[in-house]
Amino acid sequence: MKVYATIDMNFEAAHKLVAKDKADEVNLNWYGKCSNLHGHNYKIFVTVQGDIQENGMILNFVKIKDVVREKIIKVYDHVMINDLIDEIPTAENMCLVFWKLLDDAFLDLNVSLYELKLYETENSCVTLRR
Ligand SMILES: Nc1nc2c(c(=O)[nH]1)N=C([C@H](O)[C@H](O)COP(=O)(O)OP(=O)(O)OP(=O)(O)O)CN2
Ligand SMILES: [Zn+2]
Repeated sequence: MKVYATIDMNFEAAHKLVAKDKADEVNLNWYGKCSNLHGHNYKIFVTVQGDIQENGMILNFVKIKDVVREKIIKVYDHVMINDLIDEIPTAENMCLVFWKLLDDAFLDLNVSLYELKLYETENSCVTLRR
């Protein structure tokens, strides 16, 4: 049987959906109002998979949150996301960037990053899964 542990955390950030190499009309056509500067209260769900240790946990929730705080929240809270990532800052692309940041960190703690869910609004999210 496989065991998973999940935490969720929040951060607030601004972005605009624009492809840098495209004309304004293209961006407006692709992204509509989202090509204008706006912000989100992002919610990130992080799930790791691992074996249950002698202490009864695969990894203490506290440690999972420490990793997410260090790698994601400290970097992406209250920023303009377009300034930090080269890709168009959709939830899909942000998830890919976050996955790379978290994957190695969890391997060092002997668990495997299994799933990343990023909610951009209350009812819209993107999921990456190993
Ligand atoms: N697949 C994706 N679609 C959209 C993304 C995305 O990252 N991936 N992002 C956006 C925008 O960032 C936008 O801010 C969110 O759009 P929307 O769901 O329309 O949010 P609203 O709160 O404005 O929703 P309403 O239902 O219109 O109130 C768009 N799409
Ligand atoms: Zn947006």
